[in-house]
Amino acid sequence: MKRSIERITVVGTGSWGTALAAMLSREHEVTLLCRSKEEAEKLSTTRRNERFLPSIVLPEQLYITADPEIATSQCPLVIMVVPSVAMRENIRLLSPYLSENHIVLSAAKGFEPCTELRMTQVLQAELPGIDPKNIGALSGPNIALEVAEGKPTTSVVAFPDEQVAMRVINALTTKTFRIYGSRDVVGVEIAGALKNVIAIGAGAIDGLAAGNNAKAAFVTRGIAEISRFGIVQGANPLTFAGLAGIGDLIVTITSKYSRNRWVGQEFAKGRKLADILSELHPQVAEGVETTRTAWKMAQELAVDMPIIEQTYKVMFEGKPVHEALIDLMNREPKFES
Ligand SMILES: NC(=O)C1=CN([C@@H]2O[C@H](COP(=O)(O)OP(=O)(O)OC[C@H]3O[C@@H](n4cnc5c(N)ncnc54)[C@H](O)[C@@H]3O)[C@@H](O)[C@H]2O)C=CC1
Ligand SMILES: O=C(CO)COP(=O)(O)O
Repeated sequence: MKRSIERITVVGTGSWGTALAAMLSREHEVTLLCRSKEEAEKLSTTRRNERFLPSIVLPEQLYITADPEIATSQCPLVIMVVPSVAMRENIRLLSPYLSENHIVLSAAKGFEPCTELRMTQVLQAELPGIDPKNIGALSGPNIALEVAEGKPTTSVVAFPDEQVAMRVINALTTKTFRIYGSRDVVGVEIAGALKNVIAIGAGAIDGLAAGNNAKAAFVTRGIAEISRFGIVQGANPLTFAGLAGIGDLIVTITSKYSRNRWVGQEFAKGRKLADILSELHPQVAEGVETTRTAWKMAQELAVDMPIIEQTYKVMFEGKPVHEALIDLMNREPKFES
């Protein structure tokens, strides 16, 4: 029987890393790893992350450092909470300090743009000394601010090995954070990445005031596309009906805090991508890059993904949102499945 995990390291000080570290540290021993000494000093002294989560006080017991060796030496569980595009550079910085006993969990929702790899695949490639059964993903309906405020939240932890998943579930569970296990790493990661694209489209539907019928249809057909995309890559179809799939879609298409949904709303006003992203900066909307990657992968895998295609055309080819909606409505009649 493996020992329980007594310390957790959270890597990344955007809104999700800060929220997870703050919430977990109320019941567990947690270290938050910052990118620079200056940032670590600022967060330690002010006990706030003014840039990404200004309303939350960081608990006194949360240990904050910029030293990767200190952050990982006594912490068997490392949670990587950085944008997907930065996952590889971040794990490269940490890899000299990680041993075969470490468990590494990705909390990012996206693909690596140039390689089309999922985050656990990036981690495996950069951590050859760690058994792949100790590399997993966390995903679910998890708006950072609500998590940090201690509002009731559920999530999914996926590892190839059930025992590892159970150890991580026990390490991360709190009174307000209930976690379910999964062995479907592929499905959980694909669900988390692709739901952001659907949320952008749903935001555009909100922006057009096209109605709730349209939004319900978009989301339901969106999950059908995500399922097709996942199944050809070996995912369990049931994962897409669970918290990491439909659960995360529901929160992302309804929350006023979702950055992806906001991006879609702004497209409906006729704004350009560069303009929208510069207003969002320094925050990220992962769905933008995921749209590009998913549309490329859909063609390579020969998966029918009309919603992803139209979202791509709006985002990267300047197609007006209302025209994309008309084209979706006027496709050939077909059976639902
Ligand atoms: N914010 C949320 O509610 C949730 C976010 N996620 C996922 O978590 C990942 C991180 O997103 P957020 O924390 O929301 O980002 P964010 O949009 O709050 O912040 C992104 C910024 O974090 C900064 N950053 C801080 N530490 C960094 C590091 N070590 N490496 C690179 N950049 C660093 C960069 O300036 C970057 O622009 C994304 O994949 C996102 O989809 C997942 C669940 C919930
Ligand atoms: O992943 C999220 C909720 O589960 C956060 O969504 P946004 O990145 O759109 O804010």
